[in-house]
Amino acid sequence: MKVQGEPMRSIWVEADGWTVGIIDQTRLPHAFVKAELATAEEAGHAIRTMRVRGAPLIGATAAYGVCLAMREDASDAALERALTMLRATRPTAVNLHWALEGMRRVLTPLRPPERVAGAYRHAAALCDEDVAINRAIGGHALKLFQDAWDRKGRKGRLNVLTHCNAGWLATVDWGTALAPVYLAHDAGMPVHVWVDETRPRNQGAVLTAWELGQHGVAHTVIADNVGGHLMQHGDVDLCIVGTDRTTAHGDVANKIGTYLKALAAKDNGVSFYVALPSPTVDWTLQDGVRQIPIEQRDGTELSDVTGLLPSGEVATVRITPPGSAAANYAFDVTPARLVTALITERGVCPASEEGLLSLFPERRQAK
Ligand SMILES: CSC[C@H]1O[C@H](OP(=O)(O)O)[C@H](O)[C@@H]1O
Repeated sequence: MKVQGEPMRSIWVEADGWTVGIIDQTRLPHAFVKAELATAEEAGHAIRTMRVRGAPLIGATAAYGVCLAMREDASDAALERALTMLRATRPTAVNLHWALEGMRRVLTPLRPPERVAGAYRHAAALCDEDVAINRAIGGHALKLFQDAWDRKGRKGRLNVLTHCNAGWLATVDWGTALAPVYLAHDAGMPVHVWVDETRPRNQGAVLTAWELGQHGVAHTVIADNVGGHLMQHGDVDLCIVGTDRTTAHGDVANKIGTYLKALAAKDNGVSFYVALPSPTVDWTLQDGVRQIPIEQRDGTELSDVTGLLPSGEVATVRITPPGSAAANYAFDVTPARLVTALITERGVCPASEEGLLSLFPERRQAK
C-alpha cells in the first residue's frame, strides 16, 4: 500500500541484500518509523514486542528471522535453535508455525553453504504469496460488499464494522479484512468503516484508523462496546474481521472481543465475515474453543495507556489502581455457528469442515 504516496510493503529486504526492514508498529500513529532487523533474535524480539504483528506478518518476519540465523550459522543445530526460538515468540497465530515449518522443509535438504540463499528465496516467495492471497481475498469479499450495497439500493454509505487490525500492516500487503475496503473505495463505493478501538493495545484506533486515513477511506473510531448498539439501530451493513487461526471446522481465533461482536451480529441479523488466508487454517484442529492456544500478555498492556501529550511527546500513563491485577487475554474463539462465511483466496465458503474442503479438496484425509 502507499504511505505518503510511496508504495511499500510492511516487510522488505534492504539494499544490502540481507538486512530486513520493517515498520515499527509500536510507534504508530504518532510516528512512522522504519527499523532494521540484523539477527534472528532481533526478529524474535520484534514479534514478541509487537513491533510487527498480525498473523501473516508474524509468519513472514519469522521466515526472515531464519534467513538471518542462517547467515550467522547454517548448521542443522543452528537451524533448530532458530526455529525453536522463533516458534516460542507468540502462540496463537498459526502462520508462525506454518512459515517456520516451510523454512525447515526447504532448508533441511540443502547443504549448509546453500542455505542462506535458499532461505531468502523461500522467505521472499512466502511474502509474494501472501500479497497474492490477500488480493484474491479482497476480490472475493468485494462481491459481498457489492451485494450488500445493492441490497441498500445503493443509498447513503456502506457501513462496515471491523475489529482490531487486519489491514496491510497485519500482512505483507493489502491486508485480509481490509483488502475489500480498499478495493471498494478505489472502485468508488462510498464505504465507511466503524473501527473498533480494540482494547487493550488499540490496534483498531491506532493502526486501522491510520491505514484507512492514509488511503482516504471514511472511518469512525468507536469504543469496543458500541458495535452492538450500532447493529441494533441498523447502522452496520456487515462485519468483516481477520483471524489468527481457524480450525478445519471453521472456528475462528481472532483478537479478543471478536466473539462478542459476532454474538451481537447474530442477534441483529448482520452478516459476520472472516477473511481467511489458507495458511491461517489449522487443519489439525476441530474444536477451536478447546484446542486453540490463547496468548496471555503482560497486564501492563491493560493497566497502562500510551498516547500523545499536548506537548507532542509520547507518554505512557497508568489507568488502574496500583493494587489491581489485570488479566490480558489477547484472543478469543468465535464458534463457526456465528460466522456467516469464510472468505479465502479460493472463494467464499460456509464456516464448516465441508465448506473448507469444498475449496481445498486436497485436504480431504483418506477416511
Ligand atoms: C490478518 S491477521 C490480523 C489479526 O492479528 C491481530 O492480532 P495481533 O495484533 O495481536 O497480532 C488480530 O487478531 C487481527 O485480526
